[in-house]
Amino acid sequence: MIVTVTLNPSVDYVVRLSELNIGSLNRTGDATYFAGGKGINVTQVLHELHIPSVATGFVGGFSGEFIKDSLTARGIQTNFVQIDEPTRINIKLKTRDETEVNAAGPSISTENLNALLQLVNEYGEGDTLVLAGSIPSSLSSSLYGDLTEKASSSGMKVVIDAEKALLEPALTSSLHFIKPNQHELGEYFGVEVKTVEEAILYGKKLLAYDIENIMISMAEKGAVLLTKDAIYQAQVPKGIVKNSVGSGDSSVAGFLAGREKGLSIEESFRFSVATGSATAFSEGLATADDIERLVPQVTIQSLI
Ligand SMILES: Nc1ncnc2c1ncn2[C@@H]1O[C@H](COP(=O)(O)OP(=O)(O)O)[C@@H](O)[C@H]1O
Ligand SMILES: O=P(O)(O)OC[C@H]1O[C@](O)(COP(=O)(O)O)[C@@H](O)[C@@H]1O
Repeated sequence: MIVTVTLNPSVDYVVRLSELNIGSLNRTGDATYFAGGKGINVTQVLHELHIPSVATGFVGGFSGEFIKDSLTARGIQTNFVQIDEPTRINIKLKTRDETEVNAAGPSISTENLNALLQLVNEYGEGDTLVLAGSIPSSLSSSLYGDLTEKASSSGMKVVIDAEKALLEPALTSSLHFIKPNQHELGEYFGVEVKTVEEAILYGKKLLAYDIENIMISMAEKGAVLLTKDAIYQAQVPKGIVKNSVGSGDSSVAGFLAGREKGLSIEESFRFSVATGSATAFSEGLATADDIERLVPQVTIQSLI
């Protein structure tokens, strides 16, 4: 079972407007709500691909109800800890550019946290734990480190998709997969990563830790996958980007789905890139048909 943990889920409010005038009244075109948050998106895409997954984390209030309802209506397995404050709403403004305003999120009590830890403790050998997204400020920023240590000592594979401050405490344990984008990789080393060559250079430095698969996504510039034995570079398919929110999460789901389906590392990487792009080219998250259509359009080059 793939267990995704979203400590800070969100309702993503995607608003389209021709231009944003700061300090004036703006009226929107289309506006849509999506159940979001990184782990929740991973579970949604895995469900679309018929890979068993359960979404856990904290949800509360009317926005939490929206998330639970929209997942359960589609038959997606959830096991959330109910909290008192409402789940956050993240604003995604689509003008010519994509501007995101991600809220800090609700406060989480010690009781809530213990309930979540207990729930995660029910999994072990053969299961995969996905820790993805921000951690609400009322919880320790070293929480992914603690969860990773416990999970990997109980035989679980651990996947992390989070910024440097949250990933770093987990680097003392072994990790199955991480997927920083080029900006997050740069942030890790206090540099700007602009080219594939730079992504490889800094990706190799992360291989010094016990990480099996490191994928660096670079949006339209492609992606790189590094393991102890191989480096692959992918070119993304061409298409019109409709809404790239969730495309990174879809890449994570795509890689895990590839491995669950028994694909090689290289083919799982191809599937991952196709899944990320299928989401970028859709209003919501990728569909299985769109992913399959894009797989042959992803070119992979082996660099060693
Ligand atoms: N403009 C684009 N064209 C094609 N694919 C894209 C585009 N933007 C994102 N993607 C797909 O989504 C994946 C993740 O996007 P990226 O922006 O790098 O990650 P994140 O969403 O985590 O910041 C990419 O590897 C690619 O497959
Ligand atoms: O927890 P964070 O870092 O604030 O990110 C949450 C946001 O990221 C998303 O999961 C999308 O992430 P990606 O675009 O990186 O795939 C949104 O659904 C959500 O609003």
